[in-house]
Amino acid sequence: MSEQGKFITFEGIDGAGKSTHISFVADFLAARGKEIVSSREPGGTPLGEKLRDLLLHEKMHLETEALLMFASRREHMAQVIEPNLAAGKWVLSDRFSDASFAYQSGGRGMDRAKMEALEGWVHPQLQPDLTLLFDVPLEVARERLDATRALDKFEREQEEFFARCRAEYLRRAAQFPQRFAVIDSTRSIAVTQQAISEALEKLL
Ligand SMILES: Nc1ncnc2c1ncn2[C@@H]1O[C@H](COP(=O)(O)OP(=O)(O)OP(=O)(O)O)[C@@H](O)[C@H]1O
Ligand SMILES: Cc1cn([C@H]2C[C@H](O)[C@@H](COP(=O)(O)O)O2)c(=O)[nH]c1=O
Repeated sequence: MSEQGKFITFEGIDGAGKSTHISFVADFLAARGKEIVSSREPGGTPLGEKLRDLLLHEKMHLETEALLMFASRREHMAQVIEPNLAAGKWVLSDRFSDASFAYQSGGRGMDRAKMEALEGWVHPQLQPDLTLLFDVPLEVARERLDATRALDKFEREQEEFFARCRAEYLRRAAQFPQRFAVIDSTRSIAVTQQAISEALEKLL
């Protein structure tokens, strides 16, 4: 039987730069002989991508939003995360449950105990082996976002919303220091990637 693969998640407020670094991580690990599967949340499966479209564009109650995020996650776990980890592959996910804590609890104010209940229901055993949290001040994230494309429902939120999301991410990082690496993403892409490499080396 092959050894279980590792699960790496990428987190940060919109525009922090996390998506930029996923292919770097995939190449870094592939060069060290790992088989890589890259995916994202919400999404990552045909059903999850339909839910993503709703989540990023429709207004809804904050608990509906949280439940749909976890519905997408449940499908993603069943179809992508668990089978690939079991087959020894390394799974890279652009966001996972820390994003629900940051956005639905931190940003929108959903009761954290309800979020913990959802997490405990949907993945009582599974946690990422490594969570790379790309951290930047709000104005840097906003500038990077504005430079890219049309903004979705979350990206159009106000500065105070993202301040709460960022604070919740940092709270989670402090709560689970063994799996979080907080990456100062204000620096150049090359310097940021050096910090990412150091976090990855610890997993190998
Ligand atoms: N360290 C960096 N220095 C300068 N620009 C960067 C850096 N990292 C990313 N960028 C640029 O910022 C923009 C946003 O990056 P990216 O799409 O990776 O952010 P993101 O956090 O994944 O956003 P989203 O969550 O909305 O997808 C891109 O144009 C990217 O090239
Ligand atoms: C998983 C997850 C995501 N979100 C939000 C965060 C982002 O604004 C979008 C996803 O877009 P990305 O640019 O591809 O990262 O969804 C959320 O609010 N809650 C979640 O659990």
